[in-house]
Amino acid sequence: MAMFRSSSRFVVRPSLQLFVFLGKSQSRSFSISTRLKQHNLKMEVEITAPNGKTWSQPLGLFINNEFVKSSNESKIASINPTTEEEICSVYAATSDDVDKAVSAARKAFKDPSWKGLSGSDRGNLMRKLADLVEQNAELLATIETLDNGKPYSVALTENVPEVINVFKYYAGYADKNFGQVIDVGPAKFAYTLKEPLGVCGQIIPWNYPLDMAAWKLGPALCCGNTVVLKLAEQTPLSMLYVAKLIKEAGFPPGVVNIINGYGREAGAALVQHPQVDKVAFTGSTATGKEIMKMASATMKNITLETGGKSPLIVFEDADLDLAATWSHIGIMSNQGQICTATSRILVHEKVYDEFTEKFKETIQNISVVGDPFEESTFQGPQVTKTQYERVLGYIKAGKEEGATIFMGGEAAPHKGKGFFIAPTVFTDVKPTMKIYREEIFGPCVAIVSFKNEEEAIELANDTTYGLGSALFTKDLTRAHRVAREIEAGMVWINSSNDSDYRIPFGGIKQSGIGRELGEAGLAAYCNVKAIHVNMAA
Ligand SMILES: NC(=O)c1ccc[n+]([C@@H]2O[C@H](COP(=O)([O-])OP(=O)(O)OC[C@H]3O[C@@H](n4cnc5c(N)ncnc54)[C@H](O)[C@@H]3O)[C@@H](O)[C@H]2O)c1
Repeated sequence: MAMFRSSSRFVVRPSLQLFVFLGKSQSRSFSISTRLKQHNLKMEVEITAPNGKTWSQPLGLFINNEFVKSSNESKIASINPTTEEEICSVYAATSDDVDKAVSAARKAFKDPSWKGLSGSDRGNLMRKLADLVEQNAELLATIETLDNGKPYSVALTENVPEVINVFKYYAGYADKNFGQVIDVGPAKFAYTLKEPLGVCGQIIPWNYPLDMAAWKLGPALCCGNTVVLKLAEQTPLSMLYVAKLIKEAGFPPGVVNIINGYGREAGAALVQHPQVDKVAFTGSTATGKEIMKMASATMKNITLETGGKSPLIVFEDADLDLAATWSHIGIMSNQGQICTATSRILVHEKVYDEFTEKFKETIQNISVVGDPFEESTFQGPQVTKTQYERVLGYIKAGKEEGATIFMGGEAAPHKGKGFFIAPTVFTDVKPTMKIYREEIFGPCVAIVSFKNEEEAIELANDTTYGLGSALFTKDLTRAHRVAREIEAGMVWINSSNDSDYRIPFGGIKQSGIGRELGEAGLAAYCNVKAIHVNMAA
């Protein structure tokens, strides 16, 4: 008998009330039926999205290449943030289930079907997975839009291609990631081996469910590790579908295990599990700190990619049209739910008025807020009610602290529903204000003016975070000088949030530890073992 529970975030309903979306491809209005089609002993439900795409959605925990129920049969509802309606309910892992997934990964790590593969063989499996993702691009983009609220066009042209690119990129490294022979003289032969770490526990957030999973799975599998990936409880659907593709691609059972579940339960159990060798996490700084503490008990290898309050500096000689365009991309993309969002714009006082007007015009022209399945939509809803209320809370705090709402500053419901927020720009912001200091994670930006380069750098670095940063100037010498002075893992000169899978991504200060992507991303997933051979023996 299934157990059901409710939390402050979700109301979990009995599985027989799972809803099915019925829609027409061109029509934006769609009805909801309580008719349920269940397959494979209730492990899948048939869903039709507003764009007409239909699929069988897995609902189970993916362990040993099979979808299974959680041990206590509890579930978490996935809510469509556009309509506030339940899409379906997905099994939520308990610590017992985490244990099962870790055991499967541990067994697979030693199994010849995985351990015995050459790097080229692993690369071939990863390429096969990339091809399957490509074949299912429209479906995966649809699932992502329904579950997360991001515009379909973005999911299709940015997020799904990122997954394909990352898998192919690290597939290419799988047979090229070697150790070294080190010359220490004729009496000794020395070399290094790059060995996989073992079982990797990976915990991802809800803002980029597909991308974050690929960033973590790609290098881990490339190096020969096995994985237990915990999805964000708010957005598990797209990666559960990818789990089907992982099996279809031919990965041996237990190599990739994918579980849904709450952070405090499944996430914490994964981090503390003694058979987990490494933890990779993306999410809030507060949770990152908890993970550090929990992982210290068994001194696990960890990589953390956490929060940010990234500055974007507009110098007096900047191309202001360019600066306005990228400032908009840097904060308003993905509903502002980006760890590297350039959420503090620092503008030289001489160009402050001109820039702010251009920025406003850019937002008005581009930031169409609405149904994420509409082609014209730039900004969909915030991912959950919790996030929506959190962002509105910051807007309220900004007003109370005396900042000026230059534009936006309110909810923007679509047809009376959904977690939509108007793009919001604050001016007259003081560096002491909450909206200047804390990560808002929404379409909200604070603009501050500065008098000279020294002050700009000081303002930029006046934060506990150190993730992204951007600067706009036509003076190349200044650009490189300031880039060195900014305390951040990444600097964009004359752009913002220009991520690329070949370039390392990560932060300093309280924005994280370690790097993902690029060649640097491999370092997080292998041991360098040194072998000393006494040639005089
Ligand atoms: N850096 C990023 O990309 C990112 C992503 C999401 C959220 N955030 C920030 O975090 C804020 C809150 O969002 P949130 O509550 O979803 O983030 P969160 O950090 O709590 O959740 C991220 C992931 O960590 C898991 N988790 C939570 N508590 C855990 C624990 N004790 N042990 C192990 N895993 C745990 C969650 O289940 C989820 O999978 C946002 O408003 C935003 O500021 C940052």
